[in-house]
Amino acid sequence: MSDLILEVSGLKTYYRTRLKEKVFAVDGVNFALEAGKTLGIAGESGCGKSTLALSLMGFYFPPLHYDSGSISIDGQDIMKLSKEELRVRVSGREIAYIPQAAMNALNPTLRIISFIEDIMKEHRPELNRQQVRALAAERFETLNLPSKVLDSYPNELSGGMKQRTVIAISTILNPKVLIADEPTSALDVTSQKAVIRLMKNLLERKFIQSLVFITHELPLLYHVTDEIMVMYAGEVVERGTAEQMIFDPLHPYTKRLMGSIIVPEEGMKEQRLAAIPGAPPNLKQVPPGCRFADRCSWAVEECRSGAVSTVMSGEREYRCRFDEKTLRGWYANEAAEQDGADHTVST
Ligand SMILES: Nc1ncnc2c1ncn2[C@@H]1O[C@H](COP(=O)(O)OP(=O)(O)OP(=O)(O)O)[C@@H](O)[C@H]1O
Repeated sequence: MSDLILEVSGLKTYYRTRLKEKVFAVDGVNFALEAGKTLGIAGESGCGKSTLALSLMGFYFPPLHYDSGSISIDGQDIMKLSKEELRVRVSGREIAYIPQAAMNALNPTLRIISFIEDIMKEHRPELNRQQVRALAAERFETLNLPSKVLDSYPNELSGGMKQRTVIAISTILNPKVLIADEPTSALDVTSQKAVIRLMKNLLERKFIQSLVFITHELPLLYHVTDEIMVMYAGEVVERGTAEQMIFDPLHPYTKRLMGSIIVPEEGMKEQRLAAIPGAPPNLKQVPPGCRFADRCSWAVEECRSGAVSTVMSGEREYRCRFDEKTLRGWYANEAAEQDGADHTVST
């Protein structure tokens, strides 16, 4: 039996603009995630990460629309379910989603326990208030959150505590998949670490079975995730283990993205700060061929016009017309040229 928890195949979703144009922010995305694993999603702003996260819930509210593809959780394609079935059986139970800045969206007039009571009223109506409270207190203590937080109002909590509380509330039904969109942004380093510890704890205790983690902090992805998937202009351009993606990227966009890591982490080769020149294409008019071609140092004419397909290489995949040997050769030449330039400057 396969232990794939989440399988996404050919997923396409779009925003409909006021001029009735379709903006495909998720354009044919495929990936799978095994039980016990964490997938990190990286890419510049506007590449479609948040739209993918939202799309995975199966709920679509204008201007976001579903076009095609499947999203299977533990073998069940949730796109075949009705909205009601999604709401009752899937949302929160099978898959939970923590949007960006969720901690600031908590109703400030309600105590934390009220949010949990609301969830339980819908999903565990057989529990009375005392039982809900006992269950919530036990869960909070297990996750190293003081149970007195349950009686607090959101604004009485620090940013880090509020974020951990949001995560604890969102996972109270033990969803198989947790999708966290930038859960550590706007937090100080200590609070970031506490959030990461909490998410690892949820996995270890099997309160969740897999985690999809979106962040701009690439070094964090290395420490937290098993796999990394890089998106560019609505497409997945590369997916591999965290180790491969950071230390041996294949796609030129991944190469540039990883080259922009500012803070060298322990055990990581020092990276130079290099912003990627140019900007991603307008999703209303995506170019034919490779979408990264206009910003790629190695692009040739065919990259701009010819179809590009995804190449599988063992467990990893990348979307480029060139083979691994060619790509690695280019990167080695570039590194040698940079070393030469550094040497010239310093002598
Ligand atoms: N309501 C909307 N109508 C039209 N286009 C939209 C809408 N919301 C987002 N988009 C477009 O969809 C694309 C993907 O946006 P998305 O927010 O998913 O990217 P992202 O990678 O998550 O960015 P960030 O890291 O800034 O959150 C962008 O080009 C954006 O302009």
